[in-house]
Amino acid sequence: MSKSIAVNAGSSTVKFKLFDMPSEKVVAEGLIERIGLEMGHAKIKYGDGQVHDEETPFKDHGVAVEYLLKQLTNLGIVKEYNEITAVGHRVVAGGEFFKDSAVIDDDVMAKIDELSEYAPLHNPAELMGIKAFKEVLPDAFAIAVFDTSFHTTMPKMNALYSLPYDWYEKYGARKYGAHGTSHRYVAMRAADMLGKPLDQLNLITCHIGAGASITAIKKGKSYDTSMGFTPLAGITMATRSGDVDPSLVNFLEHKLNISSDEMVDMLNHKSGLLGLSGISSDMRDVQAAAEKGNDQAQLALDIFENRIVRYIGSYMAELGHTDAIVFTAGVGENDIEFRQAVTDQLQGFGLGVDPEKNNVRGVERDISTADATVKTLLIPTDEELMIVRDIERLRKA
Ligand SMILES: Nc1ncnc2c1ncn2[C@@H]1O[C@H](COP(=O)(O)OP(=O)(O)O)[C@@H](O)[C@H]1O
Ligand SMILES: CC(=O)OP(=O)(O)O
Ligand SMILES: [Mg+2]
Repeated sequence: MSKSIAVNAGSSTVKFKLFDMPSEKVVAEGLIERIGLEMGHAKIKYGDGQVHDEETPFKDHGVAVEYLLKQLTNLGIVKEYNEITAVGHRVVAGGEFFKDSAVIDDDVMAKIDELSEYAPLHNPAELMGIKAFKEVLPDAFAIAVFDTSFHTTMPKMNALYSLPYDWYEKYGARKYGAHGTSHRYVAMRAADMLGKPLDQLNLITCHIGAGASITAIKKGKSYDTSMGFTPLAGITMATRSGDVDPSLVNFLEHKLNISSDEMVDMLNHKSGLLGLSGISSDMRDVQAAAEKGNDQAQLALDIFENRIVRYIGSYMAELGHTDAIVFTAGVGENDIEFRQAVTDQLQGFGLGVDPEKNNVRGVERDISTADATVKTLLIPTDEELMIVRDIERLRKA
């Protein structure tokens, strides 16, 4: 039996799942979080219920991936690295170039590097991961699975900004979106749950984690999405601002006497729930503060919720008919009150969530009321499963 590993590097995390193939059984999985902060945290589940849990700093994604590789043998998850015959890496930005996952070679790596400008928090980190694995597993079948691929079906009407057209032609200035592997997975599961072919469904998939994006899926294909040229745009996120008037950005650069690079860094790392609440980027901390009567924390939550309601509403208008809304990722999967609050605001659009069915975390379930004309589904995402399935698909190609 061979093993395949899916490596999912986010902006401040590296997640992985090691699969026995072809059974798709997960033999180990883990999360390294708070990369780049003073203290990091690693948690790896393996064997029959064993857990490795360690607090240690991770300077960057390179260090995190090295750590992960070391633990695979240290913990006895694999005896030899070459038990792992295939590696799939999540890469956020594939531009217009990668319409599908790709087998990694030197040209693909060069292209991922070139596309770093399109996802500065992600692509360089993911490239570090690719190189670290290549060093240890030079002969493994390695692929890159791009967040943007799913969104390459977006019509130009939705992908282009109202800017001079030649900026799109010359510089690729357009919306690319992200989280596509997650939107693709939950859409596929939604079709299964609704008992209808995906190409006959209109869905609005809400990936609400630290990074968050909402996608309008028309007849099974990405039609519009809230993230933009980079994953900074769209709804309010843990530390990212989401949509802001660019003139305000310019105005603030002058007021704060900072460069535009510094400003973009502030919009990526110091804004969103963290910036608004002044407390934390973690939804749970902000909620705890709001419950204790902190008005600024409550405002942060109200804005977060409002932006989600606004995007769902506008996507319902764009789609004309919507079969179902899907909630996924950290907040979407685990925050019961939040799902209820968002959908309650959309009752006039045919949504209805049953509080009893909704009283669950991280379980795939239809949580709609009996009379809802638009269904609400809770679907835990599984980007790693999509990655490992792409490995199999490309291996056979
Ligand atoms: N029970 C919960 N209630 C509210 N928010 C939660 C809960 N559990 C996790 N979260 C939120 O989920 C976020 C992480 O989501 P995740 O999808 O793992 O993020 P990412 O992949 O973008 O790093 C955290 O910031 C946290 O605020
Ligand atoms: C694209 C993106 O925001 O990814 P993540 O949520 O993993 O940081
Ligand atoms: Mg993520």
